[in-house]
Amino acid sequence: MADWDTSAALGGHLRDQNATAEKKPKNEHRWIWFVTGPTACGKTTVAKALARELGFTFVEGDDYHPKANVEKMSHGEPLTDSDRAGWLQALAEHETAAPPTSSSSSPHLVITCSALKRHYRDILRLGAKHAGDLRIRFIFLSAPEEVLRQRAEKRKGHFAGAGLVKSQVEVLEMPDPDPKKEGGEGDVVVVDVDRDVESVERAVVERVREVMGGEEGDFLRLN
Ligand SMILES: Nc1ncnc2c1ncn2[C@@H]1O[C@H](COP(=O)(O)OP(=O)(O)O)[C@@H](O)[C@H]1O
Ligand SMILES: O=C(O)[C@H](O)[C@@H](O)[C@H](O)[C@H](O)COP(=O)(O)O
Repeated sequence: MADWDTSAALGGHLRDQNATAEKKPKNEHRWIWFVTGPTACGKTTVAKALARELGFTFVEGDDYHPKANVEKMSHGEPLTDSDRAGWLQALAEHETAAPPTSSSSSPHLVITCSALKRHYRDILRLGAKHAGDLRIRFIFLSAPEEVLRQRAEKRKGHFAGAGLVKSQVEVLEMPDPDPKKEGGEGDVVVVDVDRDVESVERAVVERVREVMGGEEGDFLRLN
């Protein structure tokens, strides 16, 4: 897939729709999808599947935590706002960074980030203001606390254990995706993940294609 040709990720019908627009310049805005939610909800699992399906670059947000944060979380100790500040900043910098020049990596990203509070999501939204034609969207993976605990307990070789679940759920400011409601966050897609992995992955890919198809359609009409 050509790096900047988002339509290639959207499936045949859009390409057909695009046939008359072939002589038009390619859609050059970048897409960044943040896959969010509390520990062990399935962010990494879903983000990898999404990146694979869309041909986007996968970024593991946990890799950007300083050692001190990882150390804290590995003892089940919750992070504070100030612990998270540098980490959120590091993830936000992906938005303004120059797209990769390598033809093997897409400039469009899928990034995992718990983004538990509205304020954190707002920090990530800021990139769109600074980076020109950039589309930032969120997927929030929703599951009951007990499901999170079970998944964290079963997971092997990860610094975050089940001890982190309670504090994450307590601090969570769950996004309401209805833009008509006060405080609604219309750029968030909420997906129920209390079901098998394949069904979650299918639902996420479908919802993302819907959003991108709609926006791409608008873009083509405008151009
Ligand atoms: N829908 C699902 N059903 C059952 N287990 C899941 C599901 N999604 C993820 N898992 C498992 O739960 C654990 C946590 O998933 P992970 O992707 O690491 O979550 P996160 O990145 O949000 O911490 C992993 O062991 C993963 O294989
Ligand atoms: O904001 C935080 O407190 C952390 O980012 C936390 O939310 C995140 O979930 C951990 O990094 C655990 O890693 P997993 O989410 O991959 O379990």
